[in-house]
Parts: sequence; C-alpha cells; structure tokens
Amino acid sequence: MGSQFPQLLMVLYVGPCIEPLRPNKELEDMACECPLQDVVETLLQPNLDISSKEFAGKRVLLRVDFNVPIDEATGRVTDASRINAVLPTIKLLLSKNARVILASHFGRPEPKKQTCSDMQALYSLSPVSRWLEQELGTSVFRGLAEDCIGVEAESAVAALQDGQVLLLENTRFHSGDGSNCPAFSASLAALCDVFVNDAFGVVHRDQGSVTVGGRGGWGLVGCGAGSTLPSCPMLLPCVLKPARGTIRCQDTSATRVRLRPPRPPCTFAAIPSLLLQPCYALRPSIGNLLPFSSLSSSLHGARFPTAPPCVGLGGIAGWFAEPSCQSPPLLRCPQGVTRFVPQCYPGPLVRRELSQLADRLYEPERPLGVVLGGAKVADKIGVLAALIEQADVVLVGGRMAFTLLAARGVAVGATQIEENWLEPCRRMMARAAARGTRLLLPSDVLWSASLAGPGPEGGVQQLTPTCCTADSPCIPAGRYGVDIGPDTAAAFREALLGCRTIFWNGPMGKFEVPEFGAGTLAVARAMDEASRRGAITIIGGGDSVAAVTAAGLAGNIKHISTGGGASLELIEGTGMPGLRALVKGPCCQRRSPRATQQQGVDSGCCKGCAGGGCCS
Ligand SMILES: Nc1ncnc2c1ncn2[C@@H]1O[C@H](COP(=O)(O)OP(=O)(O)O)[C@@H](O)[C@H]1O
Ligand SMILES: O=C(OP(=O)(O)O)[C@H](O)COP(=O)(O)O
Repeated sequence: MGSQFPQLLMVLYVGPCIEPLRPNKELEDMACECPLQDVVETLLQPNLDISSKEFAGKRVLLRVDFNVPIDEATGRVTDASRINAVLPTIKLLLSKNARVILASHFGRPEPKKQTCSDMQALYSLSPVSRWLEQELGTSVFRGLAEDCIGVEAESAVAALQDGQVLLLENTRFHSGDGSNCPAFSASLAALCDVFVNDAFGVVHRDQGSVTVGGRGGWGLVGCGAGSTLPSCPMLLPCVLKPARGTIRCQDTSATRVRLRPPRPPCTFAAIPSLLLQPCYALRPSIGNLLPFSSLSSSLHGARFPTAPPCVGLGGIAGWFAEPSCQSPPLLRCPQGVTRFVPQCYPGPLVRRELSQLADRLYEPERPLGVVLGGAKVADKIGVLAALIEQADVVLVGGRMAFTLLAARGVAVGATQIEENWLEPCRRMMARAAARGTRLLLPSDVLWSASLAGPGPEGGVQQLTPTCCTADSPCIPAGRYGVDIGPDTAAAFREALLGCRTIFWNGPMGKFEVPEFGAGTLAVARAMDEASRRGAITIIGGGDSVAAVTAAGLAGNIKHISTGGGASLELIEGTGMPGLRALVKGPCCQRRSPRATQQQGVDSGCCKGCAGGGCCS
C-alpha cells in the first residue's frame, strides 16, 4: 500500500486543487452547523409536507427503518411497530400514484467479513417482504429486489408501475452504506426522482442510504494544533476517511483518529471530481461523542497554514505516517441526495417524531428522568455525558450498566464492557455527583453462566463493596450479568414515579430470555404507572418498544418512538446527519452552505460487498 501513496499524492497535485485556504471562521460558517433545534424547525415547515406534493409517475425512494425483531426459529417478524408506523406513508405515496421504492437496513451485516450467502441467510429483508405482501397485496407490492443497487435493483425499478411498491434488499449488504461512500449513494439515488426519508430510527447515522450521501461522508482535513491543513480540503471519504470505530473521544483533547489508506479504485478517476466539491466543517459522526462546540473550538485552536495552497506532500504523507492525531478537525463534503436527487423530503413519520419528541424533550416538564439500557453500549454510552447535564435522574441498566459498574470497581465476570470508557465513566459519575444529577446504577444484578438461558449456575447478586474483589467477585469469572435485580427494579420504580417526564431507551436485561426479562418488565410497569399518574412518558428503540408491546403495556405511554439512538441524539441536541441532509436551503441565521454542484463520482469506488461480490 505504501508504494501507492506517492502516485496518489502526485494526482492530488496535478488535479484541480484550486481553492485557496479559507480562514477557520469561514469554514465554520460554511458548515451551517445549526443548532439541531433549527434543523428540526426547518424540517417541520409546511412546505416540506409530502401530503401536499404531487408524485404521480415519479420514482420515490422512501428510506424506512425495517430493522425489526425477527423470530430466528420461524423467520417471522415478531414486532411490526416500525413497519406499521411507516405504512401510512407508503399508502399516502401510493394514493398519489407514485412508484414507491423502499430502502432499509436490517441488522448489522459485515460485508467485508461475511460472505454474501451468510449475510443473505442472517440479514435478508425477506421476512419484512412477506409482511408487506400481506399488508399491501401482490398487485401493489412487487416483492423484494435482490439487491439495493445495480442491475437487479434497476430492472426491478424499471418494471414498477405507478401505484406500486418495491422493497430493495438490505442496504447494509454494501459496505458503501456504512462508510457513506458517494458511489453507493449515487447508485441508490439513480433509482429515483424523489427521496423521502421516513426512517426516524436511523437519522442519527451518517450512512449512504440515510443521507443518501446528502452532506454525508467525512473527509479528514487536519490533525489538530500544529498540523497542516490542505487548502484543497476535498479529500473525500474514499481517499481519506477515519476508519469506523477508531475514533475515541474520551475527552475532547484525547480524540484519536486512525487513518485508513486510500482504496485503490478511488485514486485516479475519483479524485478530480472529489477535489471540486465544496466542503463544510461539521460535527464528526463519531458515535455522537463529541459535541460540535468542542469540535468548533478545536477548529479554532488548530493551526491552519495559509500557503502553499495545497500544503506539502509532507502534510498529507504525515497523516499516513502518523497513526493517530490529536483533536482532528473534520470536514464533510456534500455528496448525495441533495446533489444527486433534486427533491428531498422528511417523511410524515420523521416529522411526527420530531414534533412529538422536540415538544416534550427540549423544554421538558421536570424532573426529567432518563432510563438507559440495551446492548449498543459503544453507541450510546457517549450520550450519557449529555444526559447527565440535561436530566435530573438517570437510571442505567442493561449491558450498558456493566461498564459503569466496572468503572466503580465491580467485578463483572465475562460481561462485555467498553474498556475505553472506564475512565470517562468515572468522570461522568463524578460530574453527576457534582451537578446533583441522580445517577442510579444497579445495586443488584442477575447473573448467568450463559446468555442463552438460565442454567444450574446463576442467581441474583447484591453488589456490595465487599464482594467486588478478585477473591469474592460480584459476578463470578466467566459469568454474565443478564438483568437488573429486584432491589434495583424497585429503586428504579421509586425514582421514576418522582419524574414528570421520562424517556426510556434500552431493555434492562437480555429480556428475550423470559427468565432474564423481569427487570425490563418492572421498568415497563413503572412507565405505565407513571403515565397513569400523569407523567409524560416516551419509549424509543426497536427492542424497548417490542418489550413494552409484548408486555401489553404500551397503551398508556404518551409517545412510542421508532428510534432509540435517534431519540437520544435528539435529546443530546447535536448530530443527526440524516436530518441535516434533508435541509436544502439555509437552516439557520448563519450563512447557508454553498449551492452544491452536480458532479460525477467514480462509480467504481467503494463497490459493495467485498465478501463475495454478489452485491457489487
Ligand atoms: N445484560 C445484557 N446482556 C446481554 N444483552 C443485553 C443485556 N441487556 C440488554 N441486552 C440486549 O439489548 C438489546 C437491545 O439493545 P438496544 O438495541 O440498545 O436497544 P433498543 O433496540 O431498544 O434501542 C436486546 O436484544 C437485549 O437482549
Ligand atoms: O434499531 C435501530 O436503532 P435503536 O436500537 O437505537 O432503536 C435503528 O434501526 C438503527 O440501527 P443501527 O443502530 O444498527 O444503526
């Protein structure tokens, strides 16, 4: 790989690398990094309501979130809340004689590691397809296209008639979705005339099918104070992109980025057009860990050279040589739907979610309580810092809790924790104490020898300081924490009943196993009880909603949201690239982004599933 760098760098120099360096302030202004509330307000304007638009004969790409629970044994959808939530949108578009193309992710396939057949077996949208067939009938629903881009998708779309629906296969079968590759977005966008995003559950993801490249994709432009910035900061994701998951924001001064070398197909054909793209400084999509204010101060703090216009080879080469950098300012360039699809709208579900959640969470009736659980620890733990600042009571259960418990010195056995977060968790707990936020962790937990179900070994464990030693661990070595215990459930209930607004995301344990579901059920009951006492209760997240629905306790909840991580990010008040990508004009009082240019992108870049080529 090393031998390719000089060639690549030569191309960078001879390409149209023409833009003079912009001062930091201007970079920041160009970002139009509006307060999220302004973005939300913009998307709620009546002129973006699709019910007042005409779509007859138009191919409408409707991004939906069909990431629904499936029974592994029967392959059937076990909770259709997310499908049902978007059915009215599908029917609305059909009533307008649109040709509706549904795009969704499902689960987290790994196209670079798994073969296509493995991905198909585990993550095909065929169970959802069967569900839609029943709901819509075969004359309207034209089935599942084998792939979401490429020949299969194109021919299926070409066969679509007005007033018919097609479901595209899982967008995440292509690595270009997760990496927000412009070529992937362009291919998806080529299928349609109009893009409607009604996938609230995924608007916090900076992914190709969400922003459909709107303003998606990150280009790395510098490595913080003392490093160099090219004045052609249009080195786009295919060329330079922080590898997913390698950015750690334990605090703003310890941000680390590891660079991924350019992918060969991106080099020659892609770079000239990439270099022409205007860039916007935006908050990085790094698991929502770094508030934009921090980024912006890191932008201010960084030393950007003013000349020569394209920095030196050394500046760029240094990035490759240096595996990590401090506080990298990141630039993000517009790429997709706003470029590739002229008409983009938020769907009715997204608008409804925004108005319901924003109303209730931006200026909540206090005390505000947040219950956080679930298994997407790496994704959601970063939000905790923001929740500690905003909520009065924060309750943490689920697998999430064990990283905090471990940070307190509790021996958690084999329970999966986030090692990188131990120190930040200690600081968060200290901050909660200093601020007066009531942060409750489990005081007892259920442990088991297996995550699959209870065996002869297991039981409820009180988490006393005396048991948290190597000799007397709280959770024995090799055992898993699988639920909160009854004392914790009672303490959580008591805390919740004192709140006027409650938001809950993430089950308290591995609730799919009935024996590990008591904690989740107890919180569901407490939510129900609080609702009946007049509290404003909101539950978000696929599994949390499934748990509450299965328990028959959804009826009194004030708002059931289709998004867990998305709702959390909304509360956090930052990020949401999927929403920002839908804002075409100025979204705040600050300077709006420059008009984007229609440009081609090397279609060979970032081709789909590296696993076996079936979906490239
Ligand atoms: N202690 C635990 N160990 C293993 N899995 C857990 C534990 N607690 C919760 N989970 C799992 O978390 C998953 C839901 O997590 P997440 O996706 O974050 O929630 P949501 O879908 O509600 O946003 C469930 O499948 C549940 O089994
Ligand atoms: O299930 C989802 O989010 P959630 O678990 O936060 O509700 C969405 O479909 C997003 O999925 P992802 O977290 O794999 O990007």
